[in-house]
Amino acid sequence: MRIDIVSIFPEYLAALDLSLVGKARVAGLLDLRVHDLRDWTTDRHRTVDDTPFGGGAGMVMRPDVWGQAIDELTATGPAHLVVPTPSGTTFTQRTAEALATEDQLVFACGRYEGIDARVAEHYRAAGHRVSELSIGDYVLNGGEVASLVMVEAVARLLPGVIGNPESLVEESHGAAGLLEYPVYTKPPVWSDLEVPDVLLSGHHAKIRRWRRDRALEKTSARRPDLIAALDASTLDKHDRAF
Ligand SMILES: NC(=O)c1ccno1
Repeated sequence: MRIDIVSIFPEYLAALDLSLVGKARVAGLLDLRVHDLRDWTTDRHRTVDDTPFGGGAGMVMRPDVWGQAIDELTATGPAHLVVPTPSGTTFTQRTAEALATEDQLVFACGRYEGIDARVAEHYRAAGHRVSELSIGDYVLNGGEVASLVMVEAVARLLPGVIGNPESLVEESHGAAGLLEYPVYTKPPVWSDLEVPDVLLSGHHAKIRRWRRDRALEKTSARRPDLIAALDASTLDKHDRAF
């Protein structure tokens, strides 16, 4: 997979040189390129924004500069354009899974009051998939941090990036549709707190059931919406599996 991230603050994306995503880039599992939007400007001041039509506070990012950048970056084939914005549809694990199947993602990091609406409109009309996505109901100063979040969530799903793909199965928001059960490691007693006995029992069926029950408990308490979204067959599968 190729991922292009365009920003006027490319140094914001330096974190993608680190840890698992950084290792995946070095190993050739992910072709990730960060670009400075100002490289596509043509004036002396490298201008990327202008005042909003209709008035209002702040500045809007120009469509012509974004168009030059996205045209160049998508020249090799169909790319999925992702625009992080608080006004977008919510980015979830399902979104990450869908994006992880794409050949190329282009993240357009807006700043100021955002990117001229015609950019998304133009690339949809040109046949590209365009997703305006929000990582939550709050406002950031730009799309860079949201892009970091989404790129990490997508990259870790790519083959070979996570050492043990088994760990993707039982984590929160995985196929089971639940939040993950509590996890413990050595020492068996810490701060007068003991690890649940069942986890020390070696009884794998009991451990599986205990973990399922804790996952259902946690999900019911914190995210009843996820329980409500589980169809009866999934809940039934949970019961039949233990
Ligand atoms: N909530 C968001 O995803 C976001 C993106 C840019 N600003 O906020």
